Amino acid sequence: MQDEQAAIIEELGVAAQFDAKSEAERRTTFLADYLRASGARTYVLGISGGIDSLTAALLAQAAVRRLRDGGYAAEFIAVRLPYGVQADEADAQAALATIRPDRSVTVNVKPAADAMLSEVKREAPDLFEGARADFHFGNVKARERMIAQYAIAGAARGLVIGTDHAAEALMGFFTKFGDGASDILPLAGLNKRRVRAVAKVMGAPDGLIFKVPTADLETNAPLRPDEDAYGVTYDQIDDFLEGKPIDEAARERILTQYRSTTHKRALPVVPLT
Ligand SMILES: Nc1ncnc2c1ncn2[C@@H]1O[C@H](COP(=O)(O)OP(=O)(O)OC[C@H]2O[C@@H]([n+]3cccc(C(=O)O)c3)[C@H](O)[C@@H]2O)[C@@H](O)[C@H]1O
Ligand SMILES: Nc1ncnc2c1ncn2[C@@H]1O[C@H](COP(=O)(O)OP(=O)(O)OP(=O)(O)O)[C@@H](O)[C@H]1O
Ligand SMILES: [Mg+2]
Repeated sequence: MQDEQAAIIEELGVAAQFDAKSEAERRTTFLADYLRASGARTYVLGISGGIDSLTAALLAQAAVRRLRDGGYAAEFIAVRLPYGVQADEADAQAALATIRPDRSVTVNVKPAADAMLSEVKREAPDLFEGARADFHFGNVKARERMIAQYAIAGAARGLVIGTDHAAEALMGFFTKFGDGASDILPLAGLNKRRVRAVAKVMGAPDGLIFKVPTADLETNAPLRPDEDAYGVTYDQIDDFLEGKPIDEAARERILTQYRSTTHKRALPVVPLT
């Protein structure tokens, strides 16, 4: 393995060994312990119909159940955050049926996202013309989801769970201060196939575990696979994170993407002292 690959694996906290059952247990305990230690009472998480949010939600629901059994009042709130009607709503409902959250809240982010875009556009229409406009608006949707989750967490003595994991962190594939904003990351250090393995031992159905991952942010390209945007496959990303050799073009693509998104994995830049 090359030095840079090894350094990235260490930075992103990807373990050499992995056992799904013990990881599920360790991460459930982590969520339970942190909620109690923080004095907060609620975990809040957006449920998209994808595997990352399903896995994090299964861990969170198990953690709050365990806390309640131990006499600590705790609750999990699952938040549906469609932009209008989403193409894979049935998957989101299947995820909710699997999670069986203590409470479920649906907030349509379309009115707020549309209103924000139209106000910004009125002042600076030239910035929102052309092919990239839909892409930039996708980030507005992700940030509206963040606002809704923090509104609920603030009112419910809650903490917002993020679903970032090593595969997405490697590629910087999240909206800064959108889905990248959270209080706690129970999937940190897992690559995508390890997220799926944790989901499996937590009882998720195969149809959701092996669903094609999608950020689903672009209005003009619903359910666009993440792999189309990456130009590499999750298998290649996962192999890279497990220290395995991958083909040279994929490796270059990953490293270029990793280097150009360094700022997304860091605190805001400050003057040198
Ligand atoms: N060098 C630098 N130092 C410090 N800050 C820098 C910077 N370069 C850009 N920035 C800032 O970062 C901003 C760009 O970052 P950001 O706003 O995140 O936008 P960006 O990285 O351009 O787009 C987000 C990407 O993440 C994907 N995504 C988003 C949300 C969810 C998911 C998913 O998988 O579910 C995927 C989305 O499809 C897209 O490819 C710039 O507008 C600028 O403010
Ligand atoms: N439509 C949505 N409703 C609720 N939450 C959402 C929605 N879209 C995105 N999110 C939140 O943003 C997170 C990031 O999305 P992302 O696509 O990376 O994960 P996912 O959909 O759970 O899994 P996958 O990557 O396999 O599609 C989600 O885990 C979820 O918490
Ligand atoms: Mg998704």
